[in-house]
Amino acid sequence: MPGDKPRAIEKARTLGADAVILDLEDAVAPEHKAAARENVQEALRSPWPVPVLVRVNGVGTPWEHEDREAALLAGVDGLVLPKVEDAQTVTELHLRVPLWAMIETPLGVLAAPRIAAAPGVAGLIAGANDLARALRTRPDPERGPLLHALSAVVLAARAYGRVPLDAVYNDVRDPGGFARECAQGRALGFAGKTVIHPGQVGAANAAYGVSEEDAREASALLAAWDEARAQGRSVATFRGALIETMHALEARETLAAWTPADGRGAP
Ligand SMILES: CC(C)(COP(=O)(O)OP(=O)(O)OC[C@H]1O[C@@H](n2cnc3c(N)ncnc32)[C@H](O)[C@@H]1OP(=O)(O)O)[C@@H](O)C(=O)NCCC(=O)NCCSC(=O)C[C@H](O)C(=O)O
Ligand SMILES: [Mg+2]
Repeated sequence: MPGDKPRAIEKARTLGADAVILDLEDAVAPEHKAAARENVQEALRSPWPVPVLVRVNGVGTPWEHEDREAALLAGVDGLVLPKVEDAQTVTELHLRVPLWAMIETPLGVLAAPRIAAAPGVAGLIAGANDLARALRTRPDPERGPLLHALSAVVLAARAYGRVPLDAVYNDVRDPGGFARECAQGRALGFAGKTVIHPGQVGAANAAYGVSEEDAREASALLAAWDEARAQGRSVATFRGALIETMHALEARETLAAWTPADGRGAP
């Protein structure tokens, strides 16, 4: 949320997001940058239930040094750096907190593998608004013109064990479109969605979390797999489709990530 909206910042403590990003960049007008920086420092002084990151202004802007210094001094959990276009920018910062690099320019997409490989990078965040502008794409609810770039972000992050986060969805009054985009992002391989409004948090959590149904399917697959292994087979079928070791591993990961609502074990 914008650093110059103290009410939204306070609200963010209770919304159920996995992490919070306080923005000093594009959501804050130039004349409010200094006040926003102070708000953010103030907000970081009190404890938060989730990690708090600050999106600082980018390298080469008039605010970059003060933003980074203020956030680091205040004990931020990580920095989000916008419009990252090369790995050198990241390594030269010598940060002592994890860095989340926004990939939102054509050069950023082309350099995504090197950026992801840079030490200290925790994840890559797709920035669809800046990308769409830079690529001169036309609006498309299916994000067709952006798919190549979005997949490049996922590929680079996954290749280096970083977390790929999907871009924001601008229409905060369109829950159906938001849910479809979450499902698409998950199918593309993103690990989560960046959100801009309280109304988007629940749907993002539902889309990226493990449902009771997912957990039940994973348990059933593992039962079929264990039976096949007990018979000395290393391939089996589950509901008519081939399963191998990687499917069993995936099912175990699903169960490990599942939080049963009632505290019971696997279904
Ligand atoms: C998008 C908004 C401008 C909409 O604002 P508004 O119309 O005021 O929303 P509501 O009236 O529905 O607000 C309802 C209540 O919720 C609180 N609220 C609103 N947004 C947030 C938020 N992000 N976090 C916490 N709380 C929020 C309001 O205060 C209302 O509460 P109450 O006063 O009790 O009634 C607005 O949602 C907004 O500013 N969102 C964040 C925008 C932002 O952060 N932008 C930067 C990230 S976008 C990005 O990264 C793009 C990327 O770089 C790219 O290139 O793609
Ligand atoms: Mg942007």
